[in-house]
Amino acid sequence: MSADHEGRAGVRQEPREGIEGPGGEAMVVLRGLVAGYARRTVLHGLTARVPRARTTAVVGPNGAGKSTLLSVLAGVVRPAAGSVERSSARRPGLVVQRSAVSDALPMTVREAVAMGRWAHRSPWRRLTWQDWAVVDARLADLGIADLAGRQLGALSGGQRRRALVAQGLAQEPDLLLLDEPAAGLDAAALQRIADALEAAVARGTTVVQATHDIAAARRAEHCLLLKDGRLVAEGPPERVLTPEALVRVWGLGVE
Ligand SMILES: Nc1ncnc2c1ncn2[C@@H]1O[C@H](COP(=O)(O)OP(=O)(O)OP(=O)(O)O)[C@@H](O)[C@H]1O
Repeated sequence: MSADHEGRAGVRQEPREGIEGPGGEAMVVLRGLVAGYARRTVLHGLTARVPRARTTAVVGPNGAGKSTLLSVLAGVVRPAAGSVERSSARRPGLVVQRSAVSDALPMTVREAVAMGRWAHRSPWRRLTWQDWAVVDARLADLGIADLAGRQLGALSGGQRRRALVAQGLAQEPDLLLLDEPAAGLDAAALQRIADALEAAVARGTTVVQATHDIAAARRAEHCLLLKDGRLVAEGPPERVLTPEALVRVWGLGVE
């Protein structure tokens, strides 16, 4: 087990150069990661890597541990054992499926997306015009500029999801983690999100998304396949999401 500057077991947050491996430099390296909740270990000795400035899909059946892994990468859940080495000290962005906190607050969509900029300015300091330019660009990218003045809590599920993705992108993190960003979205919204994430990767962002959408996972550059909290396979999607793996992991007889 290792310790970081804050003395937190298992998470090393200082910049580390040269975490090399197949597929180039890694943004995150997991070694023997064990993590979970108070009375429940969910991830059992995960060793894996997340390549820098690429898209990594985390796939696996319900309860496989995908969300828990994202929470560990985000620093929300602490490892019980093993290590998480991040090559960036900047705070990762985490887009959860539904943000109960921001839903309950009276705020417009534009204000909610602007929360992503608080990572750059402390909340009691005013955002600059450059911050608002980023916010408006992400609203446009996600096709929700026309909703900017609406209350976040009054949006449909798909609209709200787009707003949360826009918020994560507005943060401009080195590492952006998304928990099933595509669930329940129409085809136009799916395309918007795919394009926006692709643009973020082109700008150097490392994107990790948990997904049940095998077609989306196949479009990623790297894939982590989990089952019962264990890594079944890791690598390019065409090598990980084979017909044999779909049968073995999901019990599916079709590709
Ligand atoms: N807050 C929590 N406290 C206790 N156990 C939890 C908690 N969150 C998740 N779990 C358990 O951890 C295991 C993994 O859950 P997790 O949400 O990480 O899986 P997942 O792969 O994201 O699943 P899904 O595809 O259904 O979203 C499950 O057995 C779940 O019941």
